[in-house]
Amino acid sequence: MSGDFDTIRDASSSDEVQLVRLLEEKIKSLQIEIENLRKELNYYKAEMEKMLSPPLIEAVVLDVLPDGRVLVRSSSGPNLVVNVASHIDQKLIKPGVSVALNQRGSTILEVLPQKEDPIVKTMEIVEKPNVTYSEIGGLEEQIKELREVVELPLKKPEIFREIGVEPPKGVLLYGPPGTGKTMLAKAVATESNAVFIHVVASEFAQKFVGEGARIVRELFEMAKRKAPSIIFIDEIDAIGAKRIDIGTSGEREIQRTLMQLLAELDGFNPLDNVKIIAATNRIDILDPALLRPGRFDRIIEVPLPDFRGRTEIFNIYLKKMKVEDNINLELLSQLSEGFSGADIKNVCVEAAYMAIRDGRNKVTMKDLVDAITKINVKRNNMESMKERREKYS
Ligand SMILES: Nc1ncnc2c1ncn2[C@@H]1O[C@H](COP(=O)(O)OP(=O)(O)OP(=O)(O)O)[C@@H](O)[C@H]1O
Repeated sequence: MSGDFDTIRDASSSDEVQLVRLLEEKIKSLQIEIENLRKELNYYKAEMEKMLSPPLIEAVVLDVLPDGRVLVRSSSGPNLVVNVASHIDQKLIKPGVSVALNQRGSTILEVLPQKEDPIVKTMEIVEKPNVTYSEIGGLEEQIKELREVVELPLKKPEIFREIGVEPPKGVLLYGPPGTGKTMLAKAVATESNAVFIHVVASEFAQKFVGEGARIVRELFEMAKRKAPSIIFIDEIDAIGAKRIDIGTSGEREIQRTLMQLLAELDGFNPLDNVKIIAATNRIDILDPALLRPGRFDRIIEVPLPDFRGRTEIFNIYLKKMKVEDNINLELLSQLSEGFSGADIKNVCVEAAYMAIRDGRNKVTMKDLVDAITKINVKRNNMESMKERREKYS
């Protein structure tokens, strides 16, 4: 009998152990569930907070002012002068950076992950250009004219005010590729202590569909802020060609960009310290509206260098290189008829490579003559490629 009791007791104690185990497991699974519910609760709380928090305003930094405040262009429209919240690292606030403003639009609360702003991407801004007139060969007349119509009004506008004439607002440089148009514009900026803002018109017409007119507007705003400044619009024909048919949306976009450019040109004072220089290889296709008085009303040809010009350009580049004594600049100039300044520079670089390949540290006349032949072959190949493309397009 006592054996039966023992069995019962043993059985009940083993049930108890089992029960305790079961309860422990239940507690554990409930704890996990509580933890999961807590996480879920936090998630919904955070979502609620996000939904209830006021929206921030996106803006792009345009400039940091000397007093530490920041000029931004807000996505809602106007340019604003705002403060920076103290938790933000001031070093991150630079022109072109996207930021979030508080709802009142008065303070930068966040620096946003960077996306590229077309306005910043399309421009090269050189605060202190360093090309001098002495580095340009064979363009004395062009330099003289640019000094009169761009440098002098930027440096001494009072002369023009006193005498009562208005200098041209815009200057158009035209001529074949590689003849020094960009160099000239940069040199005028250097010598006028002006900021050089370089834009390539074909880029903002093609890449930023729907943004061309905005970019032109902001280009002029930036130039005014950075004044004295020179805006250099390269390949102006990309937006300024006369159009017979403006049927497609791409054509309409280009037309809008051109209209904005004309409006900006018309809207500013010739004695403001902003000047515009444009360049083209195709003056023949430009819309005459661009060349009207008060717009690009000074037209300067930048042709291929003549014999004297080529001699000067060879001299400019060879002066900086180690060359043998018997270099005949006149002969080099004769042999390179039809070459642009860029071609001549290429000849000098190619000749230097020939010497390096030969293990010499001086460039010889033979290197230069051989380099002229090589560049000539390249030029002819390019020409025939261009002709073929034109024939079959
Ligand atoms: N007259 C020149 N004197 C000295 N260097 C020159 C001259 N012309 C061109 N070069 C050289 O060729 C390079 C290209 O010239 P640049 O870009 O100024 O030509 P461009 O006329 O603006 O050409 P593109 O029409 O193709 O834009 C210059 O950086 C310079 O090294």
